[in-house]
Amino acid sequence: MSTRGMLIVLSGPSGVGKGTVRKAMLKNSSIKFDYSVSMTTRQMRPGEVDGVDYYFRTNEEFEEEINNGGMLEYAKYVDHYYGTPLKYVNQKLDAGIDVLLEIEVNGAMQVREKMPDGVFIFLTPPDLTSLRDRITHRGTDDEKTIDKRMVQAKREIEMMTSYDYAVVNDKIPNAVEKIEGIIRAEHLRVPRVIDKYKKIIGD
Ligand SMILES: Nc1nc2c(ncn2[C@@H]2O[C@H](COP(=O)(O)OP(=O)(O)O)[C@@H](O)[C@H]2O)c(=O)[nH]1
Ligand SMILES: Nc1ncnc2c1ncn2[C@@H]1O[C@H](COP(=O)(O)OP(=O)(O)O)[C@@H](O)[C@H]1O
Repeated sequence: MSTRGMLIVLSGPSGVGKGTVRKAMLKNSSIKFDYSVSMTTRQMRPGEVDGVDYYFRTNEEFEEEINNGGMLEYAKYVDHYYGTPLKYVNQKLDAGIDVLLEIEVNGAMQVREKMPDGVFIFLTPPDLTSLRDRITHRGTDDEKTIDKRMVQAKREIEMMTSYDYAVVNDKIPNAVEKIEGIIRAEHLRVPRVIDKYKKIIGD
């Protein structure tokens, strides 16, 4: 029997670089995990693909999923629903595969309640000016949306105290190295490895 996979929750304000860091980590073969594609009601951005970046759904479809008990967590963020489909996460964890969620803070706190042995990592910007610059340069949001995301960013950074780890995304390779270090160390925590030693020490 394989041990259950580890749930890794990555949060941080919009534009801090969560997606960029996650994609850089997926390219690095030394750390293996699957990414849980979220469901959202926000509009698809140019270049995004349904089922790859998000499952893009209507409000009605999203609410139906909630009512059917299909979401591990969900939250409203800047006027839209975002949530994690439960089935995928459970299937992967049961198969012994680590799963990474890239979700905002309210959703992360719901996951903390349901899966307290998850690893909760908060990615922070070096400062708010560089955060705004990153969102602006990404070119996916108009000024009004950027303003809303900046207000939300300050609230999110306040919530950092509810996380296990804080990682500054100054340079992408630095952030990747730190997160990989956290994942490696978390795999060695005694409660995660104890089953392997039961033969020696008994139950
Ligand atoms: N609670 C929750 N938040 C999510 C989920 N998926 C994405 N988010 C968060 O929703 C926020 C907005 O996401 P998005 O519109 O893609 O903007 P971006 O993060 O700036 O690219 C970000 O903080 C995401 O991390 C989810 O499944 N659940
Ligand atoms: N360490 C970094 N330094 C400078 N720019 C970055 C860094 N990390 C990400 N970016 C850029 O910031 C923008 C937002 O990154 P993204 O991964 O979309 O953020 P998030 O997923 O957190 O919203 C992108 O244009 C990305 O290329």
